[in-house]
Amino acid sequence: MTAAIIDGKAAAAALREQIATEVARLRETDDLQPGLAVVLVGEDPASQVYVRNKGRQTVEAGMLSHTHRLRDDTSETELLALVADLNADPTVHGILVQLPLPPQIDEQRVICAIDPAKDVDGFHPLNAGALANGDPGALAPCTPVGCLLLLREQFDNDLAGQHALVIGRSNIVGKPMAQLLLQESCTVTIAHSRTRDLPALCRHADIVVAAVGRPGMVRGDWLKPGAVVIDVGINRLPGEGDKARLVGDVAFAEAREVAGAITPVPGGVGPMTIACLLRNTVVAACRQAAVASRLA
Ligand SMILES: Nc1nc(=O)c2c([nH]1)NC[C@@H]1CN(c3ccc(C(=O)N[C@@H](CCC(=O)O)C(=O)O)cc3)C=[N+]21
Ligand SMILES: [Mg+2]
Repeated sequence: MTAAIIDGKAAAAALREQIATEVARLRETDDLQPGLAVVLVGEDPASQVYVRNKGRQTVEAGMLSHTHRLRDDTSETELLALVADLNADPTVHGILVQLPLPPQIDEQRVICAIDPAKDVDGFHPLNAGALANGDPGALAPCTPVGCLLLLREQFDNDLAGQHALVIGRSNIVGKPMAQLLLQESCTVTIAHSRTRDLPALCRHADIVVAAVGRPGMVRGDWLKPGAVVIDVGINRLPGEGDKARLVGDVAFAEAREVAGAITPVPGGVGPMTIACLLRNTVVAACRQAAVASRLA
């Protein structure tokens, strides 16, 4: 069997189209223009690309984009002061502080300083707790929501009873992914670096979400035939000349011989992450303005 390739780029473009339509309506009928502030500390080249893409797509969707680039040696106090300004700015409905942050800054402290109503990353403990409680008002992290939207499409919106294996237990992807799948009535297993016999666990899974950051770790012979594989990994390997090559956490060529469907890297989960960020921003803006959203 050769797997269907899940086209995240196309799904993201379709979602952004819906978002742009909703933004146009909000601007017209409610005089509300959702605004997203992105904060980048330092010069990491990979982060710069994401920040640029986010900024461009925000504007293309008709939203306001504020980008703040801070020096690599920015102090935690300075960053917290900027977050406080953004919390107080009524034109800013969503705040994203790009992670990782330099070592002099305590990430958790910064995340906790963001107004939970503007926390479009869904990383604030209040939003993480709301998600764990099954509260539909939770702002949920963008990467796992993007994965879930792709999965729903594969399963015609019915994931109930599927055995889902989430590989990785980060607060950013693994844990919220597991919460979302549980909400859909999947039977969820979370695996991590200390899990025993991961290949055997994987062979039982109808759905595999790989989010470990280890290039090609999930092998073709770990998969149950027909499984749906979502590859969250974005690993930069040296490619031809000085160009980096992006690879996922799944050994793609092997996996596509066994899986039923699989996301490519690039062009899978990544574009959906950004589209979901825009969506969270629109939802957050509507709540802040006490206006009904057709997206939420
Ligand atoms: N506070 C915070 N929130 C994040 O959501 C966040 C973050 N920090 N730090 C970095 C990671 C990474 N991330 C990506 C988003 C989109 C692509 C994406 O669009 N990737 C394209 C390829 C882009 C390329 O060519 O580099 C793709 O997979 O097709 C990748 C990575 C969001 N992150
Ligand atoms: Mg992990």
